[in-house]
Amino acid sequence: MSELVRPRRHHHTARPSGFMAWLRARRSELEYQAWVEEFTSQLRGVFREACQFTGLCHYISAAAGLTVRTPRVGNVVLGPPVSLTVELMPGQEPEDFRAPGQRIAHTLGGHGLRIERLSTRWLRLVLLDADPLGDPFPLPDVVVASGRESLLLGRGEDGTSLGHGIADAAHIAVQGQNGSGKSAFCYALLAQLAAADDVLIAGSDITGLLLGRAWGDTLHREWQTVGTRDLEAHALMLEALVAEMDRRLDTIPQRCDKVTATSATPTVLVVLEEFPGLLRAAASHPKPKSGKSLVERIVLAQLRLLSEGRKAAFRVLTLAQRFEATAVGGGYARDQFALRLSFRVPADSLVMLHGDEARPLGQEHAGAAPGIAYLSAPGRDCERIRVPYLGSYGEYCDRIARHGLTARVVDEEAAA
Ligand SMILES: Nc1ncnc2c1ncn2[C@@H]1O[C@H](COP(=O)(O)OP(=O)(O)OP(=O)(O)O)[C@@H](O)[C@H]1O
Repeated sequence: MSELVRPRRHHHTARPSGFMAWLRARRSELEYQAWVEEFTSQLRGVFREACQFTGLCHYISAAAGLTVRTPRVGNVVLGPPVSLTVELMPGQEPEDFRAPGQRIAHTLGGHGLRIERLSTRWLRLVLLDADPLGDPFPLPDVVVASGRESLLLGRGEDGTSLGHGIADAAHIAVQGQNGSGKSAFCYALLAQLAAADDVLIAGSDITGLLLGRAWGDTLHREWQTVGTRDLEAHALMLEALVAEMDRRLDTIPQRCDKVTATSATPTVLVVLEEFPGLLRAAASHPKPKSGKSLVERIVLAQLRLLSEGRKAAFRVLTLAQRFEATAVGGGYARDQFALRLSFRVPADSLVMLHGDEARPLGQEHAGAAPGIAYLSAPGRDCERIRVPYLGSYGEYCDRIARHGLTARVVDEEAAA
C-alpha cells in the first residue's frame, strides 16, 4: 500500500497573465482535482481495510460467499486536518472507534483520531497530523478561592480544558515512573489550591519537597509531616486526621448525610507523596512488643480515610510509581480512588489502574513524554491529557509563599 499524501495546491506567486499562463494554471488545477479524487478514493479504501483489520466490520454470509461490511464513508474533507464522515453500522456506537482509533489513524497516515458525534447514526472522524498533546503548556498564576471551584487538571486531545473541584467526592490516584511528571502535576494542583479558604492541605511526604518547606509560613504546614527521620510522626499525623474525620462524622447535623466544607470545617486534602516508599521505610522500623506495627497503623489510617473520608469532606491524593495493590495498602484501598491519572508507566501498570479499556494505549503510553497522563474518572471516557506545567521548583515555592493561606476568615454563621 503506497502512503497517502494529502493533495496540496501549487501556489502561483504571480497572477497569471496571457494565454500560456492561464493554460498552465488551468492544467495545474485539473491535476490538483485529479489528485484530490485519487486521494479520496484511496482514503476510502484504506479506511475500509483498517476497519476490517481492527474488527469494526460485520461479516455477512451470502450465497456468493462471505462478504465484509464496513461503516460507510460519506464526505471526505481535505482540511487540514483531513476529516471523514462515517455512518455507524447497526449496533455500533461512537465509543467503538475509540480503542482502534489510533491504529486507524496510523493506517491513514495520521497521528490520532478525534471522534465527533454528528447525529445518532453519523460521526465525523478527524485525522490529527501531530500529537495535540505534544507541546507543554504553562500553568497561569491562578488560584481558586474555594474547593468548590474547578482546578485546571489538563488539556485533552481535542484542546478542551479539563477541570476538577476538590470538593467533589473523589479520591485521586497518581502513578508514574521517575521523571514522568507526577510531582510537577501535584505542584500545579496544590499551587492552585493554596489560597482556598475552605481547603486544608495536609499529609505525609517522605521527600519533603511537595509538602513541608515550601509551606513554611502557611496554616497548612502544621498538618504536614515530612522526611524519614521520624517515621512514627507520619503515623501519628494520619491518626490525628482520622480522629478529626471521626469527630466530624459524629457531629454531622441532623438530616444531613455529609459534611459541607466551610472555612471552619475545610475540605482536608490528605496528600500521600510516594506512599509505597513510606510503607517500605516504615517496614524497617522496629516492631513493638504488642499492638500494631508502624506499617499496619499507616495502612489502617489510610484505609479509614479512603473508605469513610468522603462524607467528612476528606479527600486523599496518593502518589506512587506503580499502583500495585500490595504497594498501596491492598486492592480495597486502590478501589476507593475515583479519579486516576497515570503518567508514563509500563503497559501492565496502566491496565492495572485503568482496566482493560486502557490496554490498546499501553505500548504508546509506556513512552509518554513528561506531563502526558492517561486519565479515568466516573462519568468520563478514559482519555489522554497534558497537564499544565508550573515551571521550576523555585516557582512552586514562590507561588505557595505568595498565595498560601496564613489565616482563615471563619464564616460564623456557617460554623454554627
Ligand atoms: N507538564 C509538564 N510539561 C513539561 N515538562 C514537564 C512536565 N512535568 C514534568 N516535566 C519535566 O519532567 C521533569 C520530571 O518531572 P517530575 O519531577 O515531576 O517527575 P516525577 O514523576 O515526579 O519523578 P520522580 O518520581 O523522580 O520525582 C521535570 O523536571 C520537567 O523537566
